[in-house]
Amino acid sequence: MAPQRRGAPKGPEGCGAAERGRPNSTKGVRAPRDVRRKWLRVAVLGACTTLAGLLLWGRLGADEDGIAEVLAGRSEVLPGRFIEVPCSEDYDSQRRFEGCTPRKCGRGVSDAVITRDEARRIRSIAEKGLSLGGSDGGASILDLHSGALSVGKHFVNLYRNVRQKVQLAIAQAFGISASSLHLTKPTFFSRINSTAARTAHDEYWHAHVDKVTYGSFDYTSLLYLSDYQDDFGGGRFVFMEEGANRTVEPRAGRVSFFTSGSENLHRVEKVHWGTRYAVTIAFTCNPDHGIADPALTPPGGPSAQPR
Ligand SMILES: O=C(O)CCC(=O)C(=O)O
Ligand SMILES: [Fe+2]
Repeated sequence: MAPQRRGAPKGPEGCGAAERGRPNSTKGVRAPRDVRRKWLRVAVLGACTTLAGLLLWGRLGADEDGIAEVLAGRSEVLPGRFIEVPCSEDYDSQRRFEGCTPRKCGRGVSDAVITRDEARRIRSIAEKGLSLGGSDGGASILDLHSGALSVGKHFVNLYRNVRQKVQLAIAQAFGISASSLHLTKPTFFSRINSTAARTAHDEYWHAHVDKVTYGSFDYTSLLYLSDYQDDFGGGRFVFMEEGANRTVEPRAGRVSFFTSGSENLHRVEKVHWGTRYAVTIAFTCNPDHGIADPALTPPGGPSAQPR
């Protein structure tokens, strides 16, 4: 027989209150009442476990600040999602290029611009390039500017097709002409893991505005090359807004793009495990800040244009 309990039951803290303060049973009815108590305990414990589970589940959906709405989930395959937000005043203090400098601001995510195969190919370039070096801390970059690579008498471009498709997607979403956009620097691969930061360059998680950080950016795009929760944990992208942050969960081939002003303040959550690859490709409206593909002019010969 189960020992008679004298004091308050030893259920989980805060969840045993329902059982407290009940008078002790008499000998004759002890057995059925004990059974009832046992079932009550099981029910209360079950309810507490469910509640704790729900709280934990809610927490995992939240970002490190505790409040987040998922703009693009890892298991969704998005044909395109766009949210317009009012433009900040950041564009007023710079030279305006009509038909390009943002008048419509916002952010978009699409899984239909770049295929997972293309992402795999770009990722292998990133892996090869970054294997030649790498930071002692958790964040490494490889900046390839235009992406041109000499092959024989010509150039090939490591990611021109990808860049052109992203450029088109941005132009369509913001209602501007693709030809008004110029690739700008830095355009770089990033590799992030959970190694502790060694220098300020490893501290990728700070909230920032790309226009402030990089100067020439008008439109930022990110092409993700690995999968959140399969390849790495943590590392979600967070648009920071008063009251409700919005997260983008990386997925290989997913393109996230947004106007680069302070209407799109953002940060990346710390990566807790695994390795996260991405490439940042940005565009400017100012041709003076654009990166042209290199053109080689051999002495006396016609120019060797990139293929
Ligand atoms: O990798 C990301 O998701 C974001 C990177 C970023 O914010 C940046 O390159 O400015
Ligand atoms: Fe950024």
